Amino acid sequence: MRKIEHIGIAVSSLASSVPLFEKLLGTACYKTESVETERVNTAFFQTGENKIELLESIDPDGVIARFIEKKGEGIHHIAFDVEDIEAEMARLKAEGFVLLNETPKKGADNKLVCFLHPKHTNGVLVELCANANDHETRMSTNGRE
Ligand SMILES: CC[C@@H](C(=O)O)C(=O)SCCNC(=O)CCNC(=O)[C@H](O)C(C)(C)COP(=O)(O)OP(=O)(O)OC[C@H]1O[C@@H](n2cnc3c(N)ncnc32)[C@H](O)[C@@H]1OP(=O)(O)O
Ligand SMILES: [Co+2]
Repeated sequence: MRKIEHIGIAVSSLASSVPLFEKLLGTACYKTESVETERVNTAFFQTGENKIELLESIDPDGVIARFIEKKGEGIHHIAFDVEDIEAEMARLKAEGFVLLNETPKKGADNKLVCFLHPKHTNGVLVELCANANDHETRMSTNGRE
């Protein structure tokens, strides 16, 4: 794992949290994106070499809505940047971690992502993320599909 790529923060409303984080971080939100498959709207901030990802649910039964219902707004996950996501998933699986998706799935900001179950990571939801273009290049170079 190369560095923390982003910290995901569950919020009830991007409309109120984006201006709050702009004030807090002293920088403008550089991107918003909906990820239908995860049932979320996201907003991104660059903080040095890492990012903050705000997550608002678009589904009352989605994972973010359920998280806020149980724990309230706050830090939802830590995402690590990895070079070869499939290799890292295989390594972590062999180490006994539980992958929440067996193949990389589409995330926000042109990433492929995989989550590890928080029950096996001291209660912290961990996301692996890799640049989707780099992954595609590696696949075509290695002849993997
Ligand atoms: C925008 C795309 C992408 C990106 O590009 O960055 C994202 O970040 S998407 C982010 C949203 N998507 C996900 O989080 C997908 C992975 N998460 C899951 O699959 C689920 O949230 C989960 C972790 C498997 C939990 O789901 P589920 O078991 O259905 O939820 P429960 O509400 O029943 O909780 C069970 C258990 O787990 C604890 N929990 C839930 N979420 C978290 C969390 N974020 N961090 C730590 N612990 C969490 C929850 O408190 C329950 O614990 P107990 O009550 O002790 O059983
Ligand atoms: Co994330």
